[in-house]
Amino acid sequence: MRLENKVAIVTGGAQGLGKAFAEELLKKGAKVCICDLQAAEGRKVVKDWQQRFGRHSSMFVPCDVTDHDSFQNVFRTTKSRLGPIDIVVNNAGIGNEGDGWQRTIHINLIGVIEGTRLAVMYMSKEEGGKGGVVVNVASTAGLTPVFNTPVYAGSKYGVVGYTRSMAANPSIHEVGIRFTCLCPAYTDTTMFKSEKIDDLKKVDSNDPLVQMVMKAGVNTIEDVANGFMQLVETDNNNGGVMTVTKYKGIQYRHGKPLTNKL
Ligand SMILES: NC(=O)C1=CN([C@@H]2O[C@H](COP(=O)(O)OP(=O)(O)OC[C@H]3O[C@@H](n4cnc5c(N)ncnc54)[C@H](O)[C@@H]3O)[C@@H](O)[C@H]2O)C=CC1
Ligand SMILES: CC/C=C\C[C@H](O)/C=C/C=C\C=C\C=C\C(=O)[C@@H](O)C/C=C\CCC(=O)O
Repeated sequence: MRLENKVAIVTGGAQGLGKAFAEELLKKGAKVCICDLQAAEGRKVVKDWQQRFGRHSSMFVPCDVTDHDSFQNVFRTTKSRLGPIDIVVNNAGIGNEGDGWQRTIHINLIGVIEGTRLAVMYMSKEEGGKGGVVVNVASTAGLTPVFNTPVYAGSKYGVVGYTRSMAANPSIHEVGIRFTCLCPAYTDTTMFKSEKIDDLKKVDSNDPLVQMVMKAGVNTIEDVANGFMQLVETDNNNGGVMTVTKYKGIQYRHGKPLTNKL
């Protein structure tokens, strides 16, 4: 997919991976709407992009992906201000396992399903759209068991299964949308830092969590953004599940993607 003048929505785009994905799309000439719970941060980021990439390059819409009306408003506003939508990146996510663990499922899984359904509504050729690509951000925790975050891992296994099932639609050529899944291992963002692995390492380097993180390695944001751009720009990867790990780099899992070029 050529990205010049394409229109993208990135959820959870005020910081971390979502911000980096949006910025890579802008560098290639796409127009981007980021949405996020963090309105002040989101507006600040977009102000900077408008200075660097042009006044009409980007926009921010406040949104909670668990709130249908607020999420639908993002699609409606993006279409009216930037044009028909080509790319949807369902990236917003949290890692909470404690009280309120249900919110992890709401944001990480139901929010992704909601965003994918809205993408189909706005982008499907069957609905008068132009087709395009959906990138659902899961994690390697959606492919391998993670003992300390079972709810998070469950939500991410759900994202992988849901995305692959959407991609397996026998009428995918009529829909014209590629459904893809990005599965990074640990990545150096606020979410990962909140795990305080370095502190734990100082206390007990044999701690099973420390061991798991050391085995998986820690990606830079740039490592993951490189994988993301490959996933978006490659046309024949419907159903593709891409892992990005520090030691093995960018790889497709689950064998070959499900469908050739749409
Ligand atoms: N950092 C890591 O180690 C990894 C992260 N991931 C996934 O990547 C995605 C992005 O994570 P990071 O950038 O690391 O996290 P982050 O915490 O830096 O950024 C997440 C963003 O999502 C926003 N957000 C959270 N709940 C929201 C909601 N209900 N509605 C709208 N926006 C909401 C936050 O305000 C924040 O701006 C997540 O889905 C995460 O699970 C996957 C693998 C590894
Ligand atoms: C909870 C907040 C912290 C971080 C978020 C992040 O998404 C969590 C990741 C959790 C576990 C990551 C484990 C990573 C494991 C590896 O990278 C490799 O050992 C295995 C990689 C892929 C396994 C799937 C496969 O075999 O194809």
